[in-house]
Amino acid sequence: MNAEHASASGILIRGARLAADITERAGDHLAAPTVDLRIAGGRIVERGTDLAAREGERVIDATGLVAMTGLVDLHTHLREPGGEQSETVLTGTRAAAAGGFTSVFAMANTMPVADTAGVVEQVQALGDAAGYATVRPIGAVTEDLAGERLSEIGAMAQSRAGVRVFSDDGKCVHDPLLMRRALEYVKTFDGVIAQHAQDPRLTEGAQMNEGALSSELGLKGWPAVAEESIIARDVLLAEHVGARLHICHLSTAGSVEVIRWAKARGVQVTAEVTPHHLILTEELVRSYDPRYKVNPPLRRNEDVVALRQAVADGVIDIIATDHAPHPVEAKECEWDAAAFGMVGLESALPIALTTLVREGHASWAELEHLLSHKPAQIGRLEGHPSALQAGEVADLVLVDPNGESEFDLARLRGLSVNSPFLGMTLAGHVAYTVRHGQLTLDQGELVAAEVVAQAAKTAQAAQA
Ligand SMILES: NC(=O)N[C@@H](CC(=O)O)C(=O)O
Ligand SMILES: [Zn+2]
Ligand SMILES: [Zn+2]
Repeated sequence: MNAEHASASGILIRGARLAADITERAGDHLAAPTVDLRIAGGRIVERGTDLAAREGERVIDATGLVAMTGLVDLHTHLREPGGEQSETVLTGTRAAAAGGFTSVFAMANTMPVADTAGVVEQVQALGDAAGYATVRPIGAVTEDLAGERLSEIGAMAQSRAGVRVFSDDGKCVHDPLLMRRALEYVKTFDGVIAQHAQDPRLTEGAQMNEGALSSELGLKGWPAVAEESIIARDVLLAEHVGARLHICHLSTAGSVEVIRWAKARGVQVTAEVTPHHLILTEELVRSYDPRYKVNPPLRRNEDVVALRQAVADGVIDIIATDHAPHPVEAKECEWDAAAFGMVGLESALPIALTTLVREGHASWAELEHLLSHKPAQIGRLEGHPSALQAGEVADLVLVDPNGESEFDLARLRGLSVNSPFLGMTLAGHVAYTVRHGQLTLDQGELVAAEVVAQAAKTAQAAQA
């Protein structure tokens, strides 16, 4: 299909306010100027005011909405291959689109594990075909996540998937020599190791955060030091090697202090926090409801406060969902037997608005960095728009910042429903998502799979 045809079905967004223009914390978004954006051929082609609609263009009235570059999740479990009863690349990227994400990095703990060029290319191809989001596979650091031998890191990096992020997430790369070698290896092509920081010996059989509450509830505890000691070791290794290190799902006040110290020394370390660790505490475990069972565990209120402050201070670089779908039978059972993990793509933005923007810890412009620019940069995501301006790829999201609503089952668009946020009142909602110039979410409703897949196919053909 030729470019002319692709641009015939363009989009005109009218009267949006750009997150990038709302730089004051707790600032009034209505104070920012309104802009129009014209999208054609997969890109933003014009930015201005009072742009006239052209024939065949879809006009979106974005009055009162905030436009951000498309959200990027550096930590998503899409489960395919092997876990299709929990999620597939298609269903997971539909959940992503519903949450305002245009790109997701798919974790390697699939079955088989994404530890070869073949698996990462397969995952990427499934994402390309579905079209709801750009899927960038993460490669395993060690073969089969077993922590014994390095995986084919070079082959994955050089494959069509061009992997830049490597992680054994779900498991910690515990052997310091393997961690050192992995850091040395990825340094050669500007890759990064994303560490799931959990000392396995200190957390054997652990079920929740270790402290007075775990004793009271009779559940085996997971001490903060099990996370902090691995982070401390790894920032020193990263400094020694001169390589990039990323820390997954930071969950304790002590971890924040270690990262703060490492950054002050100039270590190339970045850190993520999940939405759930910004809003939920271990007190919820009293219910013994496995929806609250997650790795790392929900911590104390002091930790939540420290994590929010670390975002405000820039010690934490990004928000990543750790979207971890599980089938009903793995979650509707006794606490001890239940799987760790919670879904998070659809709730991430409302939680960030509730805990950070409304509380004055981050401006909208900072939020765009936390959820879009910085994860794209850490993952070396190519083609991500640096701003909503002419010439950039049209990956964007329109957010309705107004009001609050109950987060209910209808908001979950993936295959699994293990969300701890059901029934909670959260701020704002995602109204539209546009990926490569194609609407994937339209007035809060997912665009049909056939339409999105066909548009992706057309765009790929035009590119080739
Ligand atoms: N976060 C979780 O509790 N679970 C994740 C693994 C992980 O992120 O460590 C999963 O794959 O289910
Ligand atoms: Zn993890
Ligand atoms: Zn994870």
